[in-house]
Amino acid sequence: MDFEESLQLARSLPESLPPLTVDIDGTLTDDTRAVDPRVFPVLQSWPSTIVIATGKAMPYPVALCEFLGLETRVIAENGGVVVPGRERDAIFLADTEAIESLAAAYRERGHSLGWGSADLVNRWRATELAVSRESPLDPLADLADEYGLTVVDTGYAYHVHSASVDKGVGLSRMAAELGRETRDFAFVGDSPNDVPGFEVAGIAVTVDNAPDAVKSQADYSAPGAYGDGFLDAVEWLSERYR
Ligand SMILES: O=C(O)COP(=O)(O)O
Ligand SMILES: [Mg+2]
Repeated sequence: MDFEESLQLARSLPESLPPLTVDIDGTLTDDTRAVDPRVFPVLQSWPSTIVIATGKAMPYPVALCEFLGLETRVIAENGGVVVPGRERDAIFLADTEAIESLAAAYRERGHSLGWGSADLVNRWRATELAVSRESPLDPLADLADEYGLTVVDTGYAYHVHSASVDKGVGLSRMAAELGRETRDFAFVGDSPNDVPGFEVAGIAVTVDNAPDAVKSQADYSAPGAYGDGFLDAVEWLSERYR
């Protein structure tokens, strides 16, 4: 689908489409992690609520919403942070204490988080820690056990967060804040961190770059990978809800 065709798709979205929760990395991006511009008109024309649900820190999805002119509805840090609207307070569903202790202990054991000194990946995180997949997983997993935290490998980074949050928990809180049910939402994603979202959403769709274990949890696996897969997912949802 070229950009012109994505505009056509955006213009032909049925009004009956459900609220949409969509992941960023691997779902709205291409294989270089750049956001695929063909998804822009589709997101901007979506006839219902859009929620961006990501493992990234809050400023990234907030900026995506702002720059696209979407209402700021964001689940960040894999459910640790929920922003139900531009005028609404951010809700923090986990605290930083255990994460900070774990980060310090990981460094004390001689390991780096792997993002260089600026560490723009963690700089604005409030509830979880992201560690480069170039850094060793075993000591991270040991420390997570010790601190009672969960480690998720998204394929882009290791994310360590409270066992009490995930994208499903985030979506439950978001839905409650919006006066909706989680089953009202379609959820499109690509990675293990999306599966808890699939479990509470009404309909779950993966893109072709998703691992088989993730695809097997979805109602539909789009044939295309990355942004192509998201656009396929939108075509499929459009048929289903027309
Ligand atoms: O940054 C990651 O590791 C994953 O981010 P995503 O949840 O938007 O795919
Ligand atoms: Mg992803």
